[in-house]
Amino acid sequence: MSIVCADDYRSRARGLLPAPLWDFIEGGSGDELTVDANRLAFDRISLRPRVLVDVSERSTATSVFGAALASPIGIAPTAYQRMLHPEGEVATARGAGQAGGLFVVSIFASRTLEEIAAAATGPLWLQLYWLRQRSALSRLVARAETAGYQALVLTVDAPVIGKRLRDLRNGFAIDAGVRAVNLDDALTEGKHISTPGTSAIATHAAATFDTSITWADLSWLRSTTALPLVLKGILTAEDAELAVAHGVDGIIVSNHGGRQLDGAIPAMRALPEVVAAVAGRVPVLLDGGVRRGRDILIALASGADAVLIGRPALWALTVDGSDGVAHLLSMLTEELSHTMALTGRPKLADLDPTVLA
Ligand SMILES: Cc1cc2nc3c(=O)[nH]c(=O)nc-3n(C[C@H](O)[C@H](O)[C@H](O)COP(=O)(O)O)c2cc1C
Ligand SMILES: CCCCCCC(=O)C(=O)O
Repeated sequence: MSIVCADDYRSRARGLLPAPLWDFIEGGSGDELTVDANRLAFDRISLRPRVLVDVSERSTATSVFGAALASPIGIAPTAYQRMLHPEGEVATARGAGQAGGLFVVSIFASRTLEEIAAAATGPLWLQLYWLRQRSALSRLVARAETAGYQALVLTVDAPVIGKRLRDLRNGFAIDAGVRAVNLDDALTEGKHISTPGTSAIATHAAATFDTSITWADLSWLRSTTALPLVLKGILTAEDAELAVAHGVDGIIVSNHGGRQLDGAIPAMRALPEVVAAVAGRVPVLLDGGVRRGRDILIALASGADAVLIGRPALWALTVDGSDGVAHLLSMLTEELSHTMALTGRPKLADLDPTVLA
């Protein structure tokens, strides 16, 4: 059967992966209320189409921090992609580049920053968790700058790892042959040991993440780099205000795909208050539950500058490596363009709240 939407990759990928790995990707925290709510928030919004508009010429092209993108769609950071495909993040970078998309590389990537950069033809950003060992962070930042990464993303919604019941029941651990190769062994050991009732990821994060950081610490990260700094995991107007006040260059509205605080507000529902607080001062991106061109149009009409996709990119990578990732991004771009035609909004600039009901 042909693959004609993102969920078709999901069905295929599920059949290819062992159950504990599938659960790691697919699962969320607690009762997975926020995983479901991320999707429902999009499904509850209807569209107000305008008719007899010339939609013969449509454009999805845009840019973020000066980098051209074929469409406002990028790939969210996700750890350990070699668990899903032998080429891991190298395949994702190649696929994203082929489709003209942004790729945010996880600090827990399983290919080196330099290998990924060599394969990329589109913009790369590097995502960081705040490790206790600051010297490891500053070394990564320097390597990212040298390799041509264009922004840093600090994930701020994970001082501790969410209580992910599937991983705990499965005693989830990272495959023995897959490592976070950009970090010293001392920062990665223990993640391969499976113990029923525990998640090696949660245990390891507890040992290595700095849970004491506050807004005041951002200036240290700033002092290590001239790259734009983006915060990932903002869900409130209050924190958006603080982010801008602390000189952050961009915001990703995200609840980590429902993997952190269960019951957190769906990303799409949080977006309008963040957009209002930011008032155009820095770009605002969104991730969480984006599966369709329609979802992307809704997010853009609500004020997002771009969206990121997490799990769908992993499904596509599992099924068909870089070709899958490129096909997925192109398909979502095509769905966005198609929805723009059917709503009578041929340009991204036409997307505003009047299209939403
Ligand atoms: C398997 C997996 C691994 C992830 N790893 C990271 C990570 O290393 N860093 C991070 O900031 N977010 C990570 N995330 C969260 C994603 O960046 C993103 O916020 C989320 O997947 C978006 O929701 P979606 O999957 O519904 O598109 C991960 C998500 C998944 C599913
Ligand atoms: C200590 C390893 C932590 C990896 C966390 C990856 C992630 O963010 C996720 O959601 O899973």
